[in-house]
Amino acid sequence: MEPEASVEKTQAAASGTLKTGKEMAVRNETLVQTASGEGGHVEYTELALDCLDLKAQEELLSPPVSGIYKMLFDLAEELPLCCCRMETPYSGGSLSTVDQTCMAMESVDGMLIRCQKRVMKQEMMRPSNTVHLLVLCEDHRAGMVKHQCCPGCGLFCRVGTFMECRPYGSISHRFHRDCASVLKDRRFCPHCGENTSGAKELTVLKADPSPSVPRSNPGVSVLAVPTAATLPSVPNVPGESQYAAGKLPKESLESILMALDDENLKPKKVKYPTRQLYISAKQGDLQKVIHLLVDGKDPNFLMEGQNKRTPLHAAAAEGHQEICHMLVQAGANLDMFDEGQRTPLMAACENNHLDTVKYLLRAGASVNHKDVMGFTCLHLAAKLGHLKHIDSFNISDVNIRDKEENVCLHWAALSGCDDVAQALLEARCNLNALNVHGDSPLHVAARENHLECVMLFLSRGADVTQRNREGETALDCCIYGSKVWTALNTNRKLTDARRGRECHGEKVLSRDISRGYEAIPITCVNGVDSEPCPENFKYIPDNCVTSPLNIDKDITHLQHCSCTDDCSSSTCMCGQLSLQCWYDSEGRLPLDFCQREPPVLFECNHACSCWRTCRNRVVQNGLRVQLQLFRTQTMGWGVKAMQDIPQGTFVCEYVGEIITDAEADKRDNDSFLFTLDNKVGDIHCIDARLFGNIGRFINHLCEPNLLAVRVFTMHQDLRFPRIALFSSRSIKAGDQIGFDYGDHYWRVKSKYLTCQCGSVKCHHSTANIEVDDESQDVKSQSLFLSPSESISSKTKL
Ligand SMILES: C[S@@+](CC[C@H](N)C(=O)[O-])C[C@H]1O[C@@H](n2cnc3c(N)ncnc32)[C@H](O)[C@@H]1O
Repeated sequence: MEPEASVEKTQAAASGTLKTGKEMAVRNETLVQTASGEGGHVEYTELALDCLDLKAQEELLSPPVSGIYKMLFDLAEELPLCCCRMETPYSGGSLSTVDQTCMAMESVDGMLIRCQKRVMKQEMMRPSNTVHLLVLCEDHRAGMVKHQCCPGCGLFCRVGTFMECRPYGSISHRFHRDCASVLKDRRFCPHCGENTSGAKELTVLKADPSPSVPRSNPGVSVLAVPTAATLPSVPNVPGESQYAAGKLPKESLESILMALDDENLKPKKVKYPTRQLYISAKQGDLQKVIHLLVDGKDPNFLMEGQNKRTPLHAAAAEGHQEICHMLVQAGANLDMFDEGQRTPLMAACENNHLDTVKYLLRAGASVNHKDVMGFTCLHLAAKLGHLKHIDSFNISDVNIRDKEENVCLHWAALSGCDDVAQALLEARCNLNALNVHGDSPLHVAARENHLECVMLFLSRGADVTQRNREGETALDCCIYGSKVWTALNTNRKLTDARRGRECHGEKVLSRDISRGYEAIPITCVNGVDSEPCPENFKYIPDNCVTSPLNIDKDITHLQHCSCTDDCSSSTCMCGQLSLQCWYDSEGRLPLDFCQREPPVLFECNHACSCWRTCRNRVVQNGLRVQLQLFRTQTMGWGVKAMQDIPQGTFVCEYVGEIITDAEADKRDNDSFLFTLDNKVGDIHCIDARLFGNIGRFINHLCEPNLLAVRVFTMHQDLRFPRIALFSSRSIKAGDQIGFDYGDHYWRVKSKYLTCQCGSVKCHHSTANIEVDDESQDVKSQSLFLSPSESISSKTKL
């Protein structure tokens, strides 16, 4: 009849009760069917009594065999018994979508509920011939095999009140009281024919969460029959079961053992390929997995066509923790990589199988492996919003980076899981971590319009002014006018106000370091240390000389324009001579101005016929933007904008003492030298060390916002251009201004200095310095090449 019944024969025989005889009859039916190969014709073969154990022999032989025993025997012969373990092939062609759902019905509190889970196998089952055949999901197939379906009505007995007959100890048969088989006024279990007097009424309040139990499939090839001793043992975790979150069902193991032990159920010997282990692990067929493992199949087999995943990957991905356990016990490597370098733990994590995740962790799976993308389990859980997984990881390195330098918080921000993000922050994940794009988690959350995450990050002090590689703040990344925008904008304003208040903590050291020489005063503040306002130089608004240089200032040598219309057209063409005006009506360079190789600018001069107010005069008009000299944390003094500055605006000039190259060679301090590499004669430099303007305080930035351009105004001696600094992109009030001192400068200086610009794109910090042979040569040749180098190489005359 069924494996457990056959296993139970010894007990039955020993007890010498009715079922012993019945079991014998059924067993012989099976044997005869198998031998003849004919399913329809049923023969019964009597077994010799001496095949029973002694107690059974005694009981059956001892008088009176007639009387009550005989009567029971007769009754039992007529009783219909269950066919819970039989399968009938589905004959209706391929299943329709509706038919692909489980047809099992549960009766819960008087209501009928259909299962509707997806079916895996098309074979049909039923508990008796009096009810309809059903296509069942794996769970209900298992329930059917375990006699949980009532043969009288065909409803499953898992919830509510029903009878349970346990004739053989651990095996129970369930049926409804009214569905018991009745024969000659006696009531019997419709599964086994046992008298119902031994059955108990049982009430189950909640659905039985019995896990998927593999069916006992008489068609399975059993190549070796393991015994209990050969089955993997369940290791104990101190104080807790190995399956703390989802217990390995003892009952299912028992039934597997019974099936495996049953000689008569051993099917034809079929040699399965090793890949069957992967397939069975994926399908959750525990019994077959055990068979295959016992048969010697390699648990670390790599499945071709499936990313070279192992059976453990497959079981973990489907959340079959019992199978995971069997595989691990059979020697499966917990940390095996598939082709994408993913481990079984990652597979379980990605598919949200918390119990399996917990099992694998307890079994010793490593939580810190990275896949090809640099993802760890933590990244996956954060990305998918699996908070409980994150708890279970007992987070070790919460700031671990993936290939794009994302920390888990970036992924939580992307998925918008604020609870995950909060857990990560509690575990000290870095809120201000920047990925390769310079994006902070706040940038990501803002871009994805995840308000809860944005609010969380802001409440934890995320820097709303942080710019990414595109120069965008989180505010620039979000949808204008959205709630996220409002939150960020409000925060930005509050931050500005707070910084304004904090500025009061700064000491104003000078209200104008130019002593009134500039049209706009330049304040000097220090909020960092006790350094006083720099006084070791003389502030001058224009270049000066300390020894004669014979600059050609002959007015007749000047190119000039002859127009009298204030040069209002963008290109001023006058008579034979022309001066191209690059400035727009706002006096700015156009957005398409070539920043790689900036052209030399010739402004109108006193030889032109135009008015002093003409448009082609910007640099000669001097400082027009509000700047401040301030003490930086790491670069000494620096200069910041005190107003927003649009791109292309003239910001200030690099002013100093014009000296010869030879003179520059003699000077000790090369920190303020700017080479006028003009290719038209002797090289000269601007040294702002002793005489200079605000330009001498401008630091190097690897993400510069200034561009140096050579400009001629009141003379056109090509050896002595003025160095004008224009904004190369828009600058916000409060931003430090800076230009690129150039690779050559850093090759020379890297021995003494590392860049402190603090940019994510910094090329010259300790980690990014590449000292090559060429730079060593350069160092030995020159020690005073300074900011000039980058400018001169970009602006060759
Ligand atoms: C033209 S000065 C700039 C003003 C200077 N910070 C000061 O305090 O006077 C150039 C000097 O500033 C420092 N400096 C400029 N930019 C820097 C950077 N990005 N990193 C480190 N130091 C820098 C170096 O000492 C360099 O020699």
